[in-house]
Amino acid sequence: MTITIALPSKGRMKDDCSAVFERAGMPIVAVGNDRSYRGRVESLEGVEIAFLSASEISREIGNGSVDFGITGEDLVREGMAEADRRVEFCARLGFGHADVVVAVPEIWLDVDTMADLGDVAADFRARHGHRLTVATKYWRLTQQFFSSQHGIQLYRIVESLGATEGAPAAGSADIIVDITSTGSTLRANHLKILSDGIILRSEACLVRARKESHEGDPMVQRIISAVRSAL
Ligand SMILES: Nc1ncnc2c1ncn2[C@@H]1O[C@H](COP(=O)(O)OP(=O)(O)OP(=O)(O)O)[C@@H](O)[C@H]1O
Ligand SMILES: O=P(O)(O)OC[C@H]1O[C@H](OP(=O)(O)OP(=O)(O)O)[C@H](O)[C@@H]1O
Repeated sequence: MTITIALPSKGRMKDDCSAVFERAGMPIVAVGNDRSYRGRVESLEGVEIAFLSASEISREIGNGSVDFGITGEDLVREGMAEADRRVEFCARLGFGHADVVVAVPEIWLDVDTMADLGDVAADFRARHGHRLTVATKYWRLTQQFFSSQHGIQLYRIVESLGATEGAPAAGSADIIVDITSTGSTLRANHLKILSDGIILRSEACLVRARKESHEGDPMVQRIISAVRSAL
């Protein structure tokens, strides 16, 4: 059976991914020319590489059309319900670090925790004429964290596809949920992370789609071990 591994075709994780495979003794060569979206591992028969974007990789692992992928944990957990049942996080790779966080305007001096935010949300409409509004592209993670983990129900999500940190100043949302790595974008937009507002500490992971066909397939175990040995 051919095993397909999806790797980033572009973006911030691309070069680190090739380096991991190189160190793992599985150097990747493009099939065709440099712009090809297919590749193979020089030393392994029966392994195919598909070059996709980070978010496509999480989708393709979710629907089982690839066997393995390297992408951010945030994209996998945002992209599917019950991620741990459907995929295995085989290795954390030590790059692509980003935290998914809840951030509020710095001038909300009395709001430092999710409990404080719950209090604010409770009478937000009475005070401001609308429900507390959260700008994010992380719908699923926000709902799980606010509703299931912190019992906050009175809020509304507005989808943000870019420049999320600008939403409070622009008046399109009150607070945000977004990723941060150095924190400089949050600071530039006068936002602060709540002390217990880290939803997920994400990094690039080797992720396997849980498939029956993998059971007892030595190639599956060989790929996992090789990547782990390169860390
Ligand atoms: N500073 C950062 N900003 C954005 N993403 C980051 C950052 N640091 C690490 N990441 C991680 O990188 C991944 C996204 O990678 P990238 O931005 O390269 O994807 P992409 O190629 O833009 O994908 P797509 O085009 O499908 O959105 C996410 O898992 C994210 O957590
Ligand atoms: O904490 P920081 O180091 O400031 O990084 C966080 C910012 O970086 C990303 O945006 P980026 O400009 O990379 O573009 P993207 O949203 O298209 O990924 C992300 O969406 C944040 O806005």
